[in-house]
Amino acid sequence: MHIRATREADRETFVTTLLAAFGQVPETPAAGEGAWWSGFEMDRCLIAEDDGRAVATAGAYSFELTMPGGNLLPVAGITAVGVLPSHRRRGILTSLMRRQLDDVADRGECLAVLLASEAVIYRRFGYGPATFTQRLTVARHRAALAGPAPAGSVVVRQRSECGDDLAAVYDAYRRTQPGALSRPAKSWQTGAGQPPVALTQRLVAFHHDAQGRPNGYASYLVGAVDPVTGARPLNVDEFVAADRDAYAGLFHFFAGHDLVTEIVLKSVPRAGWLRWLLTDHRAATVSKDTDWLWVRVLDVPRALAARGYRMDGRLVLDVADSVRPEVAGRYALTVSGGTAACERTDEAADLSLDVSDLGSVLLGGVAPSALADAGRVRAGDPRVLPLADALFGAERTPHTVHWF
Ligand SMILES: CC(=O)SCCNC(=O)CCNC(=O)[C@H](O)C(C)(C)COP(=O)(O)OP(=O)(O)OC[C@H]1O[C@@H](n2cnc3c(N)ncnc32)[C@H](O)[C@@H]1OP(=O)(O)O
Repeated sequence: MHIRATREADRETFVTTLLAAFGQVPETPAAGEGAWWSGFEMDRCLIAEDDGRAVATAGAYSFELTMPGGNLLPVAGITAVGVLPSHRRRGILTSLMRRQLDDVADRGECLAVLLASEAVIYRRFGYGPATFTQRLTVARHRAALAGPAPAGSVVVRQRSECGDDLAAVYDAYRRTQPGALSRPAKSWQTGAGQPPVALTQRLVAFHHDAQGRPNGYASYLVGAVDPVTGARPLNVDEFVAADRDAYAGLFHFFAGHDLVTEIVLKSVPRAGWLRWLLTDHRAATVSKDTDWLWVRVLDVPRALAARGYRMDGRLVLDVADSVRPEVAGRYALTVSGGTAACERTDEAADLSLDVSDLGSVLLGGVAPSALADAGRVRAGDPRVLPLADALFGAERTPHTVHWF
């Protein structure tokens, strides 16, 4: 088995092999400029070959990740991981992951992030789940808004025709949302920013503030009537809003939509705003709750210093890393006057944790104390845990609406 970097000429082989790992075949010619796979960065992709034939793939996008506090950090967005069913459980993924982490570190990126097809695959490579997402279903006839009527207005557009406008709103939004990723220009060109695979035409409810400036959008389609229950959903696949007027205005618009019985929001933050918009908060039920972005720390001092902290404090972390021993060690994180510094130290550790658990707490979506309760994080003195929770908390629940 041999792993090699890919070139532009490998695009079709890469895509065909990847799809075969998922039991699929390409629907349109792989060479098409408008095809979703034209967005793969072929200089960041790897192919594993067995006897000269491609049997496995792994790729990476170049993203910016919004850290708590608002810093934008260049990260590798790991994608397109697949091993042909004929070649599984003989260590090919393991070899690809190790090689890929080397490549990411060589590029100077201190984090790799991914969306996991299964929860049991990536922790062994040092990734930890860091942002989470919920699907909420709201009974439309119970969807009256609490609080003041939102300012602004909504217009309906065809998603495929307003990619540039959506891109501008998305870009403003993602800069203030911890856990959000930048979206490559290519994805706006090929699918108006929709998830790359299986592009479906959609409508967009586009929100403007009272001054007429665009400040939010929600991409949606009305679904089919359920023949048994008679329910008819309005499915919102992407909800991006800068402030209360935008998200309340968009939600109010959906609540007034005729001929639907429920509004299904595919991806909203846990403990997010929606439930609290409603007079009847029980009208919103969680129909799915899952991890979304996983984070792998490759450089502890840079990763910890790249985020903001809402209070001052000092913690010594003992980080274990069986995949990249050079990452392991004890680090002192000092936040003083709102500025963070992190360096290696010989001091005794306040907290001991695996690098995957450091990935989980980095964006503020998982409390260190929760991992301590589960036995994943060990505290020399349990009284340090409230400080750790407060230090690692974020100004907003981290969330990643982007699919890649
Ligand atoms: C970011 C993304 O792209 S997510 C998409 C991931 N891809 C898919 O889900 C496509 C379908 N699945 C596959 O292609 C393959 O099964 C992969 C990529 C998940 C695993 O590839 P393999 O080459 O079989 O993995 P490899 O042999 O290196 O396994 C390493 C270890 O992980 C375990 N492992 C790998 N995949 C799984 C899994 N799906 N469930 C449970 N354990 C797994 C193996 O048992 C092995 O454990 P061990 O070290 O204790 O022996």
